[in-house]
Amino acid sequence: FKLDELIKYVDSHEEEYVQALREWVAVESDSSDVTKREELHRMMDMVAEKLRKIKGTVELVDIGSQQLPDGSSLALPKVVVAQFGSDTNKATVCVYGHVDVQPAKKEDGWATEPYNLTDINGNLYGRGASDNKAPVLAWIHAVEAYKALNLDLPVNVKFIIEGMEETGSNGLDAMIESKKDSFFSDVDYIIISDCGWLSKRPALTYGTRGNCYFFAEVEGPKQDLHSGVYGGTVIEPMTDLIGILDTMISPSGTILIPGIREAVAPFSDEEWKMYQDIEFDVESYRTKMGVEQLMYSNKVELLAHRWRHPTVSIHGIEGAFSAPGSKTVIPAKVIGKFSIRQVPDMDPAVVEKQVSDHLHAVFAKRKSPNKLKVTMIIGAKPWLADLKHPLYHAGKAAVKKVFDMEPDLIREGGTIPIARTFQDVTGKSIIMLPIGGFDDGLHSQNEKMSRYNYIEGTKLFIAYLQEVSQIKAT
Ligand SMILES: C[C@H](N)C(=O)N[C@@H](Cc1c[nH]cn1)C(=O)O
Ligand SMILES: [Zn+2]
Ligand SMILES: [Zn+2]
Repeated sequence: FKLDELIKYVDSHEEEYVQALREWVAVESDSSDVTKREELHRMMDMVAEKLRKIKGTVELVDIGSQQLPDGSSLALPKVVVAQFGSDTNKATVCVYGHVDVQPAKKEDGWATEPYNLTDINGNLYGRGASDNKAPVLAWIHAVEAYKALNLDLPVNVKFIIEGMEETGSNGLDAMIESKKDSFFSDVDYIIISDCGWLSKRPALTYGTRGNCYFFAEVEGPKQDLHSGVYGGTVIEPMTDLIGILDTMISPSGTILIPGIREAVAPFSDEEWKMYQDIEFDVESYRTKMGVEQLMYSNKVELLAHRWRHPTVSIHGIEGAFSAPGSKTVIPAKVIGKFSIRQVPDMDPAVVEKQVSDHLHAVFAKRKSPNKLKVTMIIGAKPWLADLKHPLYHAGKAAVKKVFDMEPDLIREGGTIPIARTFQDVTGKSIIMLPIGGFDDGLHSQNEKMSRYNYIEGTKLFIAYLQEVSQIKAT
């Protein structure tokens, strides 16, 4: 195995890799904005093209369309599936990633144009740079390096790259189900690199939280009203909405929706010990967040609430006045958007009922004439792996080879909606092998991927393919 040669190849192609990322980041592949759908289609074509260029067998799979709130339908971005090698004497890994991104506008507070990759001191700023375009490219470049040097891939490599992850991976569950006995029949392991390290130390991730995303709509008068002329005579939808949203979580972070906390898996002594052993500086985390005080100042508690406790976040209110200036309006209809990150042993179907029952009960107490409608639009399950699985031993060995250190063993507070489906439907084991930095600013202003993580991450993937090939078949 010629790791040194491969590493040299990666180092000498750094600028090409950065240019490839620049081209991908330039595509506004925002899956949540229906007006950007053409961009998303173009993005999927670019992924397919990139894989074809290195002689993969590539297919763009049509996964149908999505229903929009106004009743119309919109084509979903095709899913790119690809294959490199079909040697039955080798193991087969399937790399999953996504190339859709969260919304971003310069006026949100970005220091640079979000879709123009900008290098500042070795950090590559751009929407989707870390989540998840650079990691997907790093995987493709890892395969490309073997091929360019005429080295046999140690394992067969398949890819599944999608374009709807940020909105809950619409249409992907059905595709995986339909390909269970074809595309997945020879897959041994699934690898996902869609998260980040905890600190400057590389990490292996063994769990993700799920996410239940809700719309709570309160509808009142037939149109918006002048708050001076009509204020004080109508019961305002916004007051109702804020009143009910405020009953979900206490100021100190305790979830008040009956049944939610009771469902959470107990925190074992072994887990406590693992968290305690992780090197993590709460104070620098606090400073990085730019807050005066965190919910928890104790390391174990903080990590536990980041990874293995549920939380409620309120994201926005559609229909509310939010522009600069001071409009004196009573909005007629408002939609509160919030989500509950859930953990083992919570179940999205149960959470949906608990949330709906709770909000309707507190709304009923208000005796409001307005109408409340609660809808769960995403119900993504949490995922947890067995750290004793050989995939993780292989991960440790690869990190050792490339970084000469032991990785942190961590969980991810965010959600990879498809992870549980992969596990449940295909029955295959998954490893999450992140290369994102701890401070990449995913979903936030000034998202970035450092050159260091991008390039060393590519080397990690190269080494990991070799380590996986050493796993003895059971
Ligand atoms: C962790 C991953 N990179 C990510 O950002 N996932 C999203 C997926 C999601 C969940 N609900 C809606 N989208 C996330 O965790 O927010
Ligand atoms: Zn992601
Ligand atoms: Zn994301």
